[in-house]
Amino acid sequence: MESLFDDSALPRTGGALRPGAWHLPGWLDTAAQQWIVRRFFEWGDGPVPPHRTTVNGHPMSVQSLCLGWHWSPHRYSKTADDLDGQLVAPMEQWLIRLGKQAVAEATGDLRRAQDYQPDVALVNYYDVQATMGMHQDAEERINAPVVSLSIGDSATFRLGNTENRNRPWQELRLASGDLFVFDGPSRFAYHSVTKIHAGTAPAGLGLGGGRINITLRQTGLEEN
Ligand SMILES: O=C(O)CCC(=O)C(=O)O
Ligand SMILES: [Fe+2]
Repeated sequence: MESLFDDSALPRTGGALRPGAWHLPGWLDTAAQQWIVRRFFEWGDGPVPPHRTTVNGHPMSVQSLCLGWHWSPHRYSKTADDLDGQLVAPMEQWLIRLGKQAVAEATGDLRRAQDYQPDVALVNYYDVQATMGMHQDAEERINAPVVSLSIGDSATFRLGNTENRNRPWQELRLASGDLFVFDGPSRFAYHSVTKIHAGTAPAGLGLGGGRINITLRQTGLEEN
């Protein structure tokens, strides 16, 4: 434990937490994590730089960038209309392959993995102060899986119910390399990140501090 009464004893489960919610600790090996950190810095030089999205008049504490579609609260668009108006960078093929592999390995449902065609990557960077409030990922038009990858410092992740922001919820640690998949009856579960644990990233990732989270989603939207 990092210190007495902290939450480092939270479960690092493995497998299904409940129907449709899958946690595979250490799914990405170190080389894959380093690769993603390098891509992350390249994306940062792209057309729409990392930004704090304003939600209900308040800037989020995470910095986000998108590939494929630009996310702003309650909608996806091809241009960053709430920022610089630039065309969003394209989705990358290796992320689509990785997403399919994630769905296959988490759910064991190869048909579901084959059909999965994520067309957006929402990339969030958490500094050690950042958090994300309870929300559903509900801007997508279809209930394809959401694949979540974590890299860097570990986070306390709260997985709630599908009805509202309140209890019941369960908490777990998402550490560097972990895969989390929301699917089936958990696809629209509320969730949040309540804490980033500074200094918990493995050495040599090239990130410095903080945490990257990438969610791959299939919007169900037409390109044009
Ligand atoms: O950082 C995480 O683990 C979750 C991120 C998230 O919920 C989101 O981007 O919608
Ligand atoms: Fe989310």
